[in-house]
Amino acid sequence: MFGRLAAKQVPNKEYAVVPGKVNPDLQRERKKCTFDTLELTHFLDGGVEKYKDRKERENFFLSDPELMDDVPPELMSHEDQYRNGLKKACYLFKKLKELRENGGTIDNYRQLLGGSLGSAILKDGNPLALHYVMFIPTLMGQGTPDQCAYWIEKAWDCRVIGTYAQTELGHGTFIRGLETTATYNPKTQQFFLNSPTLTSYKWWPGGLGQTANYAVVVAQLYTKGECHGIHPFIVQLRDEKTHRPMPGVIVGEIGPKLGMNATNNGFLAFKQVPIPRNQMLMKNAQVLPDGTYVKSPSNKLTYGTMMFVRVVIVQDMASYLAKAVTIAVRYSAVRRQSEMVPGQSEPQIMDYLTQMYKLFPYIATVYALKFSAQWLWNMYNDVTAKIDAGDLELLPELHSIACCLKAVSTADTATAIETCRLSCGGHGYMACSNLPTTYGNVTAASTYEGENTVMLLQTARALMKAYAKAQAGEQLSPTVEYLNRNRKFRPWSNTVDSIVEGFKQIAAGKVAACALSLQRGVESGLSSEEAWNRASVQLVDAAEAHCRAFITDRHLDMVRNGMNELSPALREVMAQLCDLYCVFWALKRTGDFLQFCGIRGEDVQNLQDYQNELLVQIRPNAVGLVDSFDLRDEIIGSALGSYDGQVYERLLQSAMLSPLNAKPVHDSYGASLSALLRAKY
Ligand SMILES: CCCCCCCCCCCCCCCCCCCCCC(=O)SCCNC(=O)CCNC(=O)[C@H](O)C(C)(C)COP(=O)(O)OP(=O)(O)OC[C@H]1O[C@@H](n2cnc3c(N)ncnc32)[C@H](O)[C@@H]1OP(=O)(O)O
Ligand SMILES: Cc1cc2nc3c(=O)[nH]c(=O)nc-3n(C[C@H](O)[C@H](O)[C@H](O)COP(=O)(O)OP(=O)(O)OC[C@H]3O[C@@H](n4cnc5c(N)ncnc54)[C@H](O)[C@@H]3O)c2cc1C
Repeated sequence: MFGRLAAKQVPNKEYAVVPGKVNPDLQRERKKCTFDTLELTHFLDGGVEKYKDRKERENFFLSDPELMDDVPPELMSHEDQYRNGLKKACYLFKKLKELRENGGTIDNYRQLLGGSLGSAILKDGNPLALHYVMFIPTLMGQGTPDQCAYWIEKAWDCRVIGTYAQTELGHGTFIRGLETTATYNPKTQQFFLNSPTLTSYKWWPGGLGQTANYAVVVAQLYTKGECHGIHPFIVQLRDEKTHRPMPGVIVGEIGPKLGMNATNNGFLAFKQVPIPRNQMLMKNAQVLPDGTYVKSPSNKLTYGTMMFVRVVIVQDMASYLAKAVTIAVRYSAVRRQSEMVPGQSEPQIMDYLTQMYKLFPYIATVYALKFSAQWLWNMYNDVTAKIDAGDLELLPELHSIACCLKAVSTADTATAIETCRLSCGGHGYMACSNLPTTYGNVTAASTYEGENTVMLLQTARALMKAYAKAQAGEQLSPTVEYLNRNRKFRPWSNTVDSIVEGFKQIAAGKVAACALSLQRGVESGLSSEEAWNRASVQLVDAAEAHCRAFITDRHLDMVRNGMNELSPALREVMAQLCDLYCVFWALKRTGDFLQFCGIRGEDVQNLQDYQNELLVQIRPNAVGLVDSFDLRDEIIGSALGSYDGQVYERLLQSAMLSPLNAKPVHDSYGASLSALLRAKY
């Protein structure tokens, strides 16, 4: 293990971080705030009781020195990152149990994952995450009552640790093309798991490398000589006592990545590994003892766990973004640079309108994502309850909206975090700003759980179907109601309502244009698949427009109808943020507004003026707004974003953690540099 570092003292004591000392610019900013930040924090938490629970939970975990790093993970080797991550992940389990036994307010390890509390404790990922986020949910969602009774308690208690092994070297997106096979033998009543090719090696599952001893493996099911497509199987990977790989199981870790380096992503292959028949998860489809296959009511139910994760990802993005924008806003209040007026003192960089433009739309985005995530979570719960009662009618709509929200929320958050990093200038590039690690965590989500382009094409597919229904005068589901051909579009009126309406008009226009392209493609002799491929750039664009219409609609609806309890001062700020989100995106899509909404050049100028006005209105509340996210310094994890704003002191302090600063002359001097300095070439 890395061990404590020698060099922790800053060179000059007066430049050390002083506990309790707050940067005067930040103090001034906090005085300017026009609303009660605690009121907003309570609103974000969902009430005072939930607020107290969260505080108690954070205190319980974050005041434990065992869970804090002596050495930042970025200074550790790859192996030590895992060792450290696993140690803390296991310790967390123990602590969680302790808390639960003492009547604590947390009963789910899942609350310790993701962008808020989880990323404070395990900055670079948790090797047990997949166990909780996918292994257990798959058991719960796809196991029979008997299977659930047998496996779930063991899994909750971590007597078995699992992962979700679906992706292979050769296929991630196209899961119908997976090559791993599970072949049933009625004589032994076993399935035999096999990896016939190199491309069939499982590749990526989190925790698979050295952590999990079980996995849900997604494989092509063969019985009675016939292939029935992909199904989930519980497979033991390692011996429960020795942790050695089971006979016929080849397993390991895939190596360092752009981020998430403690998550222990792995590879896996099988050489005819037997498992008992009752380890196929059989809630939906079944294989009877004699090998007879019983079909599922829908083969898409096998995709249920992916759907669940897509839903929680949207919420997770809002958490990561709240953190990044807190760092950038606080830093922008402390940092002074250049002269706005020659000869006058350097302004806070947040006084530059361009800086406000970089940051404030992303404060607004936190809310936009939160409100959509909440809606999606509620819909997910409704639909899964209905599916359990045998009603699958709403599944396609849930799939369609979850796919585009997953794609748009992850893509927007990654762009936002990169913008936050750039807004912090050079210091944003430092690992100790925590912006690079945060970006590494977030950008992964554009790929995992369904690559974003592919997700948008799934939504586009649903939109094309909805369009055909609309043309036939059939009833439409609520999220695509705007496609109704009898719907009267309201004319442009320079209001936020008009922008939200405009996004619907744009989406409707783009959907219609895609339908036309597809039709023309087919008429020109292309197959429907070729025509689809030819139209796919447009289709992705239409799906994004549909999602933007949904997000802005949700946001405005929340501001109008979901904030009645809030004080007028706070409601005003919430309305400003909603307006800013809408105007910001309207201006990014000016071409679309000109094309589809009948706006004119002067309307664009009005929007521009209104955006500037909103930025200036939000400016005095910017620090108050990010303070309201109420993220503890341990969660922020940044030299630039701590509550006290001692930015330069913390930068120097964190530089002193570098092992290169442990001695006045580094060992490498003797090993290579001294010879170079003396050489006469
Ligand atoms: C707010 C409160 C919140 C509270 C909670 C708070 C908790 C907070 C904690 C947060 C913690 C965060 C954790 C972070 C850690 C994460 C770690 C990383 C994990 C990463 C794990 C992974 O990365 S794990 C692998 C994922 N790997 C994929 O994601 C493969 C993509 N690939 C496909 O998913 C399929 O391949 C794809 C493309 C659909 C085509 O599937 P396919 O070929 O079978 O289908 P076709 O395209 O032919 O379509 C045929 C028809 O099926 C329909 N359909 C398709 N899917 C459907 C579906 N699901 N449901 C219904 N219908 C569906 C479609 O709409 C068509 O319908 P129709 O015919 O009517 O048009
Ligand atoms: C950090 C991380 C963690 C992961 N964890 C897990 C895990 O725990 N378990 C697991 O099973 N998997 C996991 N994965 C794998 C992940 O789910 C896949 O990487 C993802 O589904 C994308 O598949 P792929 O890598 O094969 O990309 P590909 O599908 O090969 O995509 C490559 C490119 O091809 C394009 N493309 C592919 N198909 C189409 C199409 N039909 N139309 C248009 N364009 C297309 C994509 O848009 C993309 O640009 C993880 C991945 C990452 C990065």
